[in-house]
Amino acid sequence: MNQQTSQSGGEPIVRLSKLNKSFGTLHVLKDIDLSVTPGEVVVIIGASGSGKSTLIRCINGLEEFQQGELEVDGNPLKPHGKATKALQKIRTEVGMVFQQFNLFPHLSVLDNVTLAPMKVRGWSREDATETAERLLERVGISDQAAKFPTQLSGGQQQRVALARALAMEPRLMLFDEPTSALDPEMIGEVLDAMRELANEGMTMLIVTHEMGFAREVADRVIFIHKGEIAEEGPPETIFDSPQAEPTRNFLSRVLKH
Ligand SMILES: Nc1ncnc2c1ncn2[C@@H]1O[C@H](COP(=O)(O)OP(=O)(O)OP(=O)(O)O)[C@@H](O)[C@H]1O
Repeated sequence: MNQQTSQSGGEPIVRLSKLNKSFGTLHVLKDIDLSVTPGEVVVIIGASGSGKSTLIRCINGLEEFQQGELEVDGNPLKPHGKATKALQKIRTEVGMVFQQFNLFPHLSVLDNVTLAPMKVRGWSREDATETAERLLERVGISDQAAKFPTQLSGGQQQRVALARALAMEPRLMLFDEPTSALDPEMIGEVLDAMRELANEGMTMLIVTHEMGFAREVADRVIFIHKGEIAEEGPPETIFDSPQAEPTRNFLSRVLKH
């Protein structure tokens, strides 16, 4: 749970209204309304194929949508919007951590983290390196800075991906199943780094199948069913007394394991 609640609130960083997204004839997101306020940690849960990744990817402008409104930190994205100024701004203000770590294999850990601040923000190598070293220290892998991604474990690579996203000083962090490609013993180290970030007041929107983590860290849990928000609320309500039948069915399936 976010401990810096005094920082929470204010104008939403993310605002979606009646957002609709289809792939051809497949209607994947249906009239999604969602606001995320500064400092809030929102966890999205739902069955495979329910539209969670697509939602996250729309917010980052990686997928275009067909109808509705979407605004990230005051930057409006239009339906079918492609290379707009707002989209460029969103890309620089939103950090994203994917299921696959997506590191640049030919660059060292340090260079993976310094690249975007130098290229996109125009920082000097010295400033970018100083920031990168601090972030690598923070996620517990400063001793790996000179290595290449393939020399690292999955958990270490994902922590580099987190440091790389944070190096751009994002206003919002999006996570799309950041631990599902990891061996079980490495999941904890990535969740620990995310937990710390949440405690520091970062605004986070997280898709995960880690229900224990969701319960502990989320300010709000959203359950998506077949492209619609079926239910949302504080974690204790969603997990202990879900109201909607699809939520109950889903949780009874996943919590059994
Ligand atoms: N690029 C695409 N082209 C066509 N269909 C797609 C594309 N991306 C996703 N889909 C379809 O959209 C639906 C929602 O997919 P999405 O990946 O958003 O679900 P999800 O809830 O994130 O699932 P999972 O938990 O398995 O990752 C699925 O039916 C999927 O097959």
